[in-house]
Amino acid sequence: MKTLQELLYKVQLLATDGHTDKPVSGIAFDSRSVTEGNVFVATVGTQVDGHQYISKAIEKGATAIVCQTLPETRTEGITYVQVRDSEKALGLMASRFYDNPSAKMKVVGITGTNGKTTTVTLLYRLFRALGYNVGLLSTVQNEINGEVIPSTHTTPDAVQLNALMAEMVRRGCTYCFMEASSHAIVQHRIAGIQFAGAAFSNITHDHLDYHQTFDNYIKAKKQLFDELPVQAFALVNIDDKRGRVMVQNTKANIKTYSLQTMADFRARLISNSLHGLHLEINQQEVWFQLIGNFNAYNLLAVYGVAVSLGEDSDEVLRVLSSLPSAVGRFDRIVSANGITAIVDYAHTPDALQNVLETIAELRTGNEKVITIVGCGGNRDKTKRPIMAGVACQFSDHVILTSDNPRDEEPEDILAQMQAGVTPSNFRKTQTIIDREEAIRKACAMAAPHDIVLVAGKGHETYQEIKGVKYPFDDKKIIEAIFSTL
Ligand SMILES: CC(=O)N[C@H]1[C@@H](OP(=O)(O)OP(=O)(O)OC[C@H]2O[C@@H](n3ccc(=O)[nH]c3=O)[C@H](O)[C@@H]2O)O[C@H](CO)[C@@H](O)[C@@H]1O[C@H](C)C(=O)N[C@@H](C)C(=O)N[C@H](CCC(=O)O)C(=O)O
Ligand SMILES: Nc1ncnc2c1ncn2[C@@H]1O[C@H](COP(=O)(O)OP(=O)(O)OP(=O)(O)O)[C@@H](O)[C@H]1O
Ligand SMILES: N[C@H](CCC[C@H](N)C(=O)O)C(=O)O
Ligand SMILES: [Mg+2]
Repeated sequence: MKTLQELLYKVQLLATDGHTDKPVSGIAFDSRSVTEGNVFVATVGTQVDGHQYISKAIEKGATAIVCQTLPETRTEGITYVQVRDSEKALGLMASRFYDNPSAKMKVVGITGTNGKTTTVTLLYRLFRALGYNVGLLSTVQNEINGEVIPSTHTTPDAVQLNALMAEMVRRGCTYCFMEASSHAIVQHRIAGIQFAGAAFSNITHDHLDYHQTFDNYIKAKKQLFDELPVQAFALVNIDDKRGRVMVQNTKANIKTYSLQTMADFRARLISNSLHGLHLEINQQEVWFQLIGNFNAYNLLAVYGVAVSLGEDSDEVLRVLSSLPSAVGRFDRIVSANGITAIVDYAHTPDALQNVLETIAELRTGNEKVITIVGCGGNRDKTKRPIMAGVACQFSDHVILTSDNPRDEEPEDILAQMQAGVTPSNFRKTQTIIDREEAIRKACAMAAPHDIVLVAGKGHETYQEIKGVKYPFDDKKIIEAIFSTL
């Protein structure tokens, strides 16, 4: 067992009260999961202040407390450590507790508003196909050498993150590809993680409920690059107008990718069809299975990361061209009578527009596009009217429905979405609160060759309503409806 002192290596301490040379059985940041001999790290959260739970943690067996504000009354025998930033301390301590697993593999973090899951999933599959033992940390699932471990967050909390990485190391992984969400960066879930490299996909409107301003959101993503070590690479999409800003203060080796201009990794889009993407890349023409211009960026990011990690470019392209997209990303289901349904995780205005523009480009005749879309509760309210507006602009018919209402009233979310529907689009828009009913209605409206886009939930297998996750899977519902046509 490690001592508290060993865990606190590199943590900026303000004061200590009690022995720090005592062994620690584990790290907990939630009083409800404290067990005997744990150190409890009190963080100031977004809902409650974890400092309120210090005495609860001690009752449950915590023998040491790491906090930002020392409690007025202290319990005898308990060690109290005051730090400047508890979340940062938690990240550093978790890394130490698990013997710095990130330093024993090459860890690559992907950040950006959209494209992270697609990029890390492709990297994971690519490196597995190249013969390596690999770990994946993603929104859809975590995976170690083919074994799936369910994920609760896009980026796990610091303790879970290091525990998973330690397991990857134990199973011989030499690479780990992970999503770095802006929440995780700001909350220092990745403090202490040693990155071999990081990549930036794009930044557009999302999460302004949490970050308040777009500038803060940019700063959050940039922090990943600011903190990279000198030997790491920092790969950025320079077609995104914030690409260069991301790396302006990094010490790492800057690499760029682009579909439009000179860059370290450059591709040219030759064509984009329902059969996939045709790109010119590294002076050769390659066909990929993924659909949509935006996926050309994801493929280029994967190529850039793999080559930056030392892989052979031809070999990378050979394998990459055979890989499918991640589940719930432009996932197509075609009915016996020729209706195409597309399930896609577009849950931001930009993603929705990209997917609808892709569909528009792929239309061959006068097929109608029917879009079903909702917005999650307890999340950025400002994207709601914009997403409804985008859906109307690019569809023949729109059904506004529920996503994960969480603790909000679905009617309120839908009213905010409706505010984005201009009078000229009223006639083609309807609102059906129940998502399954909305999908049924769209499928019933669709004629052969029409396209039904079901946006927002992608791979999700539940619908979260007032704290309960009910089973719900867009794809399964569509398959059931299609089986009756
Ligand atoms: C808004 C947000 O990001 N919240 C995350 C944050 O929780 P928090 O610090 O705000 O928690 P809090 O409820 O205020 O509690 C404060 C502290 O008191 C502790 N506590 C609380 C109650 C109690 O009885 N005892 C106790 O000790 C809590 O454990 C916590 O340490 O830290 C927790 C631990 O890491 C996360 O589980 C939690 O994720 C919540 C559930 C969440 O929904 N997060 C989403 C928004 C998120 O993180 N999403 C990103 C993806 C975004 C993207 O797609 O780009 C992700 O990485 O998944
Ligand atoms: N490079 C891209 N640029 C813009 N939109 C994209 C890009 N890649 C994917 N998308 C769109 O965004 C959706 C989400 O993609 P993906 O899951 O890969 O992103 P993500 O960044 O992991 O999202 P999250 O923040 O929820 O984890 C896709 O279903 C697609 O509609
Ligand atoms: N990672 C994103 C996912 C949004 C998916 C959408 N279905 C929703 O529930 O809002 C978030 O946590 O904001
Ligand atoms: Mg993701």
